[in-house]
Amino acid sequence: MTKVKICGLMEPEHVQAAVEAGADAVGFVFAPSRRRVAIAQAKELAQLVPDHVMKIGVFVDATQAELEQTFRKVSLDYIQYHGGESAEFIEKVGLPSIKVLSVHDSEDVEKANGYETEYVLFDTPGIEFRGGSGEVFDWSLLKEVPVERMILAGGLNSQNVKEAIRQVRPFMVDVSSGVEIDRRKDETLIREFIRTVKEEES
Ligand SMILES: O=C(O)c1ccccc1NCC(=O)[C@H](O)[C@H](O)COP(=O)(O)O
Repeated sequence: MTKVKICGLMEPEHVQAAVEAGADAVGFVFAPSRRRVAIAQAKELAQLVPDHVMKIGVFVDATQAELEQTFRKVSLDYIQYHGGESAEFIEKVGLPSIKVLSVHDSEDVEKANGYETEYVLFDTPGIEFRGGSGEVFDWSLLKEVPVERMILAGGLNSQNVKEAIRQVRPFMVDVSSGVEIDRRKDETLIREFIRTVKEEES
């Protein structure tokens, strides 16, 4: 069964909706973004998340000290590296991690081989910020990527996620804009997205 991550959560009722609907992971954005949360805010949100749901912190070119401090204070399970972080830097930090590759073409996909992170997340290149664009990229570029490590993001929503799973067969799908109305998370859309993914056997 494909796993689901709901990213860019900022409010308790949205975290609760995601958890109750069966999300496998939730994401908190600590990078420049309209969805950015402070450490204290994320810490409160994290307390609503049971142990079996992964808590993922999204960062863009943060320092090792910032990463370590946030990981510890919020009790994160994974660091999501959404900037230009090198494989050497990620290895030096040594925390459980997901490397994000912004996909323009097949060369971006091949970069996954250079990272020994637990997972690789393929996303559409950011527009205003580094992620959360709400735009889809060409999924056919992912045909050769081993499924076990792969998280698919970028413009997913309840209408297109089943087709995305059929084409790409990722380990996990990740959504942010697709469960928002007027740039704010919507509980009904969160529940609908998770239900739609769970319906689709992978
Ligand atoms: O969501 C953001 O605003 C963001 C800003 C800077 C770096 C990463 C960001 N989001 C990370 C995510 O994991 C999103 O879920 C992913 O980019 C997909 O977003 P969307 O296309 O809006 O579903």
